[in-house]
Amino acid sequence: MNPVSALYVPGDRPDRFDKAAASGADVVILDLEDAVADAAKAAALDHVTAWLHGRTGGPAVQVRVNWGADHEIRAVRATGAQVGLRIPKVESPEDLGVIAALAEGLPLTALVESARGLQNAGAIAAHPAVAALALGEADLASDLGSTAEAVLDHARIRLLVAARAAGLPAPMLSVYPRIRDLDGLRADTERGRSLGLYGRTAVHPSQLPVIREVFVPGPEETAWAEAVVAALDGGGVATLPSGEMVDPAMLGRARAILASGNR
Ligand SMILES: CC(C)(COP(=O)(O)OP(=O)(O)OC[C@H]1O[C@@H](n2cnc3c(N)ncnc32)[C@H](O)[C@@H]1OP(=O)(O)O)[C@@H](O)C(=O)NCCC(=O)NCCSC(=O)C[C@H](O)C(=O)O
Ligand SMILES: [Mg+2]
Repeated sequence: MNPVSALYVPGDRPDRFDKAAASGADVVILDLEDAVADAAKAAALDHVTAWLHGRTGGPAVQVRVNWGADHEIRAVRATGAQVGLRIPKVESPEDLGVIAALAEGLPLTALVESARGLQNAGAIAAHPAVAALALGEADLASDLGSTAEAVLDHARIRLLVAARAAGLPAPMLSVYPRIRDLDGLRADTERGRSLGLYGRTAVHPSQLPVIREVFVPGPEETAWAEAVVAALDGGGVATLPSGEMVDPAMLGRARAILASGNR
């Protein structure tokens, strides 16, 4: 089942790594990039690799490395830990050549955070080392000079189409930085879900329950999905008691809803 939530934790806050792992997030993202000041980057890498060495069990882990910091990829790889690598500011598939070789099979999540990256999202998604796409909305807003909802929705939709066309899962929503505004988080997450994105990255543990609630299907949706699956048991076309015609084109969505409700 695709993850619903991922929690960023700065790489120079080792006191928070275990808390992040116990937070209920499906994925913990140890950040070496923007959450860590330049002067703390070397120490952060040491903290992250030490934690990865000692780790057994727990949620999936990704490490967000700095752009061009090959030594960080080598150091993470040397731990032998089964982690994903989150690559920021990817702008073209060519950007990923050296990174994929260094990663030696570790799955890459490519962060698209610029107009150029967005233009090339289809080709980035098609790179064989890329397991997922994600949007960096804050960087993208800076690059585009716009925080308009319509512009971000456009980017979300383009990224979704690029990912699905390459056979990748629907991207997770980017972070919602206003950590005290849980109503705003809920509204924005519902909007993103309605567009087709799946799951969200968080910057604070308090955001995780809201994210989870938004992606757990409600009773109406679950009842619809159950009815579709039951009605299409033998294939063909059927009419639900509500009067809706359903056929195998709806089965994929119905099954996905049922699977996500069982988390
Ligand atoms: C945002 C924060 C700096 C807030 O920190 P702070 O004010 O110290 O939090 P609290 O006092 O409310 O903490 C309460 C308890 O929760 C624990 N906590 C807080 N945050 C985390 C966390 N991320 N992981 C694990 N645990 C956390 C505290 O330890 C407290 O615990 P306790 O003492 O036991 O009660 C901080 O939350 C933070 O650093 N968040 C992550 C920031 C980050 O990584 N940002 C980078 C990713 S977003 C990005 O880069 C944008 C993207 O690239 C784009 O372009 O869009
Ligand atoms: Mg960013």
